[in-house]
Amino acid sequence: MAMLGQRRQQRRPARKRLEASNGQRDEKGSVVIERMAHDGRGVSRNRDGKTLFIEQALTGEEVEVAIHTQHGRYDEGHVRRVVKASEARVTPGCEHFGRCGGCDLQHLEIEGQRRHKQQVLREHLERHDIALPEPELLKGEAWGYRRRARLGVRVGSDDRLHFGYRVRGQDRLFNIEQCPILEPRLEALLQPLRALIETLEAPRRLGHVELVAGDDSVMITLRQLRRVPGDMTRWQQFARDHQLLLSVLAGEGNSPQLMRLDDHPDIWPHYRALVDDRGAGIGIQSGDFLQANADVNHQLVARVLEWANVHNEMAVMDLFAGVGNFSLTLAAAGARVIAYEGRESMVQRLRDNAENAGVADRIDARCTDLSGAPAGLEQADLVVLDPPRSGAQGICQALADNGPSRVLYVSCEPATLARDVHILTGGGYRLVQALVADMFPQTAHLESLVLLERQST
Ligand SMILES: C[S@@+](CC[C@H](N)C(=O)[O-])C[C@H]1O[C@@H](n2cnc3c(N)ncnc32)[C@H](O)[C@@H]1O
Repeated sequence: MAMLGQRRQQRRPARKRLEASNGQRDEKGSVVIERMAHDGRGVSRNRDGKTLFIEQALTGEEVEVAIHTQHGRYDEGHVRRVVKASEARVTPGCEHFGRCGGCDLQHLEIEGQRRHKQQVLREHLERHDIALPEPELLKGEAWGYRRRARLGVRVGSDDRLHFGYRVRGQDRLFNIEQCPILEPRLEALLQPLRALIETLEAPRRLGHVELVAGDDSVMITLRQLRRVPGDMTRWQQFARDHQLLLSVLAGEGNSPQLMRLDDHPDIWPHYRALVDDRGAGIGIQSGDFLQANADVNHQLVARVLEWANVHNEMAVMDLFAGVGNFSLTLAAAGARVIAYEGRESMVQRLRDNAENAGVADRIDARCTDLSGAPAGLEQADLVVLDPPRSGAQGICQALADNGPSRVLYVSCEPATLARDVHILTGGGYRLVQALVADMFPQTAHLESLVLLERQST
């Protein structure tokens, strides 16, 4: 399982963190921001023509800059003072913005964020000479949308508790007091969780706390390195007080054991996707993949269904299927789906979800490593794929060689999407529809969906 759980390998260029007392050097004078980079930073140049990437700077603004990292061909810094602000600049909605490592775009008004994401998708594809029809936009609430979070726990040598997100690119936790992009039910738990952890007998035995908000229930999962019976009793009381489902991943190493500790061990969080219009929901358990934004995911599944244009008995392959987010709805619309997923536990959940939705006879769920292409791609009428950030190069090569007439590609990384679409267009496909789903407002993360059709020869 080469790709499972792995993040994209990033090349690390030689760099020099500035060693001055505050780790920064002020750039002389002010600079004007020429454009925004794909990661949301402003791009400008210093007096010598060297490129600057500046956090929290917007196109057209004049800013004074503090440089914190120097590289051979570019420097990185942040805004010391805004001399002339863009009309699109707004006051960030969170006091942690710029420090916790989560959001990148809170200083840009929400419609500007969305235009930026559409532009980023266009630019990635244009680099491969692929012209994009104006990408449609799916959008939901700008705040309070995120239904999953993992908060690290660490106790310093001074006995101080650190409870929060991992700072990007660093092995350090940022203490979180608030997180307004979290679903309100999850954000409301931050302070009580901290208060509880501060009084535990052995907080050093706790690795992280994962929060998941289903439609009707909230579950917390503890990564407990060693069981501490007194602390478990406290957690059980906490779950009762806050009406939470409670799981524990216990034991050291990579294969901890999952246990339920609450009073309702048969209930797991569910969310409604389209299939739920028929009465069932999609069930998830601790560690399963879950699209972060319920509303935008619902719209995305609806658009996948629309673009799939399902006719009865149509053969669909759903690759990287998770717990059935797309498979269930496609099957409920009449398709026969072969769903491939690499994690056995999620494949089992997909089968259970299909059973509950009354479509088990239309879904064949298989546990397969998709580092390579599965057999029989050409026998499908439609292939749906939703790979991790690393994309699906091998599968797209196989589709280009001998794929079905239509491919629907859901992507969380525009660079690998553009690379893979380039492979597909080289094999005779044409990009006919595209959309940006604003799944992660306030951040630069970009989710997109494209439809490709094989050109007839
Ligand atoms: C972006 S998620 C999409 C899940 C699902 N389509 C959804 O919308 O919820 C990617 C999925 O691919 C699975 N995956 C990652 N690498 C894989 C591999 N090499 N082989 C098979 N599945 C893999 C993950 O476990 C995860 O469920």
